[in-house]
Amino acid sequence: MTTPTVTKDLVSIEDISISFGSVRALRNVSLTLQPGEITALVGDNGAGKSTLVRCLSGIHRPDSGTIRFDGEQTHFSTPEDARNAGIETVHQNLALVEDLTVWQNLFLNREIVRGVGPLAILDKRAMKREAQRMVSTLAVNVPSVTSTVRRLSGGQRQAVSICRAAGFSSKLVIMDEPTAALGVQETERVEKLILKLRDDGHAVLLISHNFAQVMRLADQVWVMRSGQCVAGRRIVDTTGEEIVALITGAKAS
Ligand SMILES: Nc1ncnc2c1ncn2[C@@H]1O[C@H](COP(=O)(O)OP(=O)(O)OP(=O)(O)O)[C@@H](O)[C@H]1O
Repeated sequence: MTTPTVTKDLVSIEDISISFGSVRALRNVSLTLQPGEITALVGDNGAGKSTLVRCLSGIHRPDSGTIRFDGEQTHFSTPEDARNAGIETVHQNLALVEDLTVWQNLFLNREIVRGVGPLAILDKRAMKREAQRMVSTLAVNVPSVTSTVRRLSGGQRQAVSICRAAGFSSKLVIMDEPTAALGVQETERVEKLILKLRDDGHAVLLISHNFAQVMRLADQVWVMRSGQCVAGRRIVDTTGEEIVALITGAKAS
């Protein structure tokens, strides 16, 4: 297996395996992710991509192997553990609440409260102000932080989800097919946002079946096949054709 040249690893997954009954979903998977880089994770349906992401985001605990995050060996027991460490996941269903506003969605389960005498009350003004700052920092194209999510387009919703994942001191943002449901222009906008996250120093893990997108955005790519990580490449050293051949097994790593 060819290993991409690495600088400093934010994530180092070593030899992890996990089975569900008789299905070996991951077999001795090792890979690394770097800050300030977009890493694509590709593979056919059932290759193990989602399972790997679930191990990284605290949903599954591997049967064996280790995950080091930001220099420390980690054992995330819950998604909250992973989140507290700085790992955010933008799921395909986006997990936004339609009837809440942009700022309310950005602060869902992370509300800012202030004390008034013995009471703790929601500090709406602080949350709106901070939401505005988050949206402006990433140049997210929404009409206003007080717009309800129901009124937003698919691309704007995706942008709000990415904005939420990028805030709150996250270091790694995992995205599962972020543009699968979007048209050409909205895809372009969301891709710009992903590049901005990278330029701001986040590590981005991008699951995508869109090879053109992988070639456009990613700095490195890891290829999964049948529960194994069969190859890693710097994007400048590979082609879309080679990646397809690695995915199907037409080319050995
Ligand atoms: N909770 C589970 N219980 C049983 N089997 C599972 C479970 N999760 C995943 N698997 C199996 O593990 C293997 C890897 O699945 P996984 O969803 O990780 O693949 P994937 O690469 O994400 O596929 P896709 O691109 O279709 O989402 C598959 O054989 C799948 O059926």
